[in-house]
Amino acid sequence: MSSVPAGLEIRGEKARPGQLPASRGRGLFATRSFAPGQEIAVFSKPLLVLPSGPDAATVCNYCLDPRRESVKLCTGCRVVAYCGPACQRAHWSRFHKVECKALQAAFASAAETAAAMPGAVVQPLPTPVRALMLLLLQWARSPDIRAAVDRLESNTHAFIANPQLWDDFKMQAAAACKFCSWFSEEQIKTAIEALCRIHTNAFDRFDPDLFLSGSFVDVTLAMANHACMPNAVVGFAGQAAYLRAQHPIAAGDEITISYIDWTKPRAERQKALRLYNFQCSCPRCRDDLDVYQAAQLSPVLALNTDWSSSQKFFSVVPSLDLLRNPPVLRDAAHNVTPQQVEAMYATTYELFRDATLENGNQLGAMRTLYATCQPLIKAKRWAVEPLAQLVRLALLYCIDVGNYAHLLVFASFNAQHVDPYQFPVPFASWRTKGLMNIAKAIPHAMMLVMADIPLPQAAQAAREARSLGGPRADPRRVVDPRVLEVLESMTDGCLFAALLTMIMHNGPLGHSERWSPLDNARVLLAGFQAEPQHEAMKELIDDWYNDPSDPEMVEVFDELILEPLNRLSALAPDLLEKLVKQ
Ligand SMILES: C[S@@+](CC[C@H](N)C(=O)[O-])C[C@H]1O[C@@H](n2cnc3c(N)ncnc32)[C@H](O)[C@@H]1O
Repeated sequence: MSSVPAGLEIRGEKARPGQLPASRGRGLFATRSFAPGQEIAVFSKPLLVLPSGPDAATVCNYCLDPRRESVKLCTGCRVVAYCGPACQRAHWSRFHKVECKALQAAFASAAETAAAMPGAVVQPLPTPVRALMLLLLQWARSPDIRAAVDRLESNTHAFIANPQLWDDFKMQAAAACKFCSWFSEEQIKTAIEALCRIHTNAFDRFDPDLFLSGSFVDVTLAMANHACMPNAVVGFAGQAAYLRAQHPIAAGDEITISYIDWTKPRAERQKALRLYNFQCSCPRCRDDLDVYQAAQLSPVLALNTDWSSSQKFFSVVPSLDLLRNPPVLRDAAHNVTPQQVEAMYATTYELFRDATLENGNQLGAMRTLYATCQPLIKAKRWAVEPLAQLVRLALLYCIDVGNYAHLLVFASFNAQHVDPYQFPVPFASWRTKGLMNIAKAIPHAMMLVMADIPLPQAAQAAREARSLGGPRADPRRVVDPRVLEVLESMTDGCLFAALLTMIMHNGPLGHSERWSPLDNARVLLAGFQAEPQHEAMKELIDDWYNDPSDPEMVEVFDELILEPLNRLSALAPDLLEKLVKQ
């Protein structure tokens, strides 16, 4: 279990149920200053860390690295998997020795239930049930753990007020108790309380590629309160969580994180926060600011051009004026009210939860979003949800159908017109991921452009061939001639190398070697640089990285990086319209 790391302290008193005026209870405070991007603390001995229920049998339960494809089930319980003996041993001594037998019993019971129903499959243990079992089984061995859990906020009174949720909790607690041999009424009551504590304090753990993958509870990190424009962010790698400053933090400042997706409209954020039993009164909620307005308040926008600090952060929107004063905010004719945005979000809400989206049903969802979001499209507020989701769906659609040239268009648009306003901090993981989408699309898109077609006729012939015969006859893969023109004219190697360089230097400090997008960037860049014909480009990008404010290098960046991205991005709205109307 973690102690309070250096540089942090917990202040305040635990809130009492029904306390008036409402109290936010304890909070996490900085005892020294932290610069944006700096790691504040690592939490490597959490109370709980586990993959989500369905992933327990397919992802290594110790390193939780989704890239490990070959995993083997524990021969004892046959419920949890490991990528190798080292992870299995480490997990055994850290967690699994207390849960293996109980999981075995849970698996046998699920198998029995499935066998009684023709065609049924064995259901994985739900994440909260396994989390609760792990907690109860650890208690039996350590009074310290029980005392630490008891100190956590439970919000029990608020959960009780929601009968449907409370019934779910009772069922989950009963299931966990059964496999932990906790049978008395008192024990079940204690288990429900513990479950409330898990729900109030657990983080949805995202894997390095930003997919949801399990739960994480640390008793110190759990003291961090929420804000919709937080000054810190939590990332995960393996068994650990990393707290990183997003804004400048001074000694004595409260450290805040966001419990929810802060890009949503206020009504949706407030709905998501109801589970935590408080009404957020942060400046963004108070004044109902959209993502563009919130970005204006961000103290880190300047990082995009300020390379004087010890760590340089790069952006594909380096113009501070564009960020501080985006043209969309000046367009009074197309003003969209927060109420309109909330109505659009509510109308399309189901789309985001629809699992079938991942199975190639993006086009239907995109058409709905396109129709619903017309006021936002007219106002060019692409970073406002749910419109931003449309851009990401277009991107996914292009991956699905293999149109990498159009993928490059949507990825560039997303990185320039969506991400920087949703995530003003240039080193935000989503921003890094967005740059990676462009970098990965480049070589695939360039394969569509023959290396030796200097003549306009040859280019024309190539275009025709692409839209007529062979595998490219699929209309979904036909490349718009305007996109081809940009691809044919750009220095793709420089763009590729510059993006990978940005990714590597914007990545989370402290655990970058464990963060797969950075790892991928490193491997791709090394491969590129190893080619003798790339020597000159390598030198140019190194020179730019070393002195990005040198006027000559600013020009290099403008011409070789920004210009092609700007030209590709400019085509996105039109391509999107064609896509949904096809
Ligand atoms: C993970 S705990 C954070 C630590 C908590 N303050 C404590 O004393 O244990 C989450 C709970 O803290 C409180 N909380 C967090 N952020 C808050 C905020 N911005 N305003 C009011 N209460 C907040 C809510 O009670 C919430 O359920």
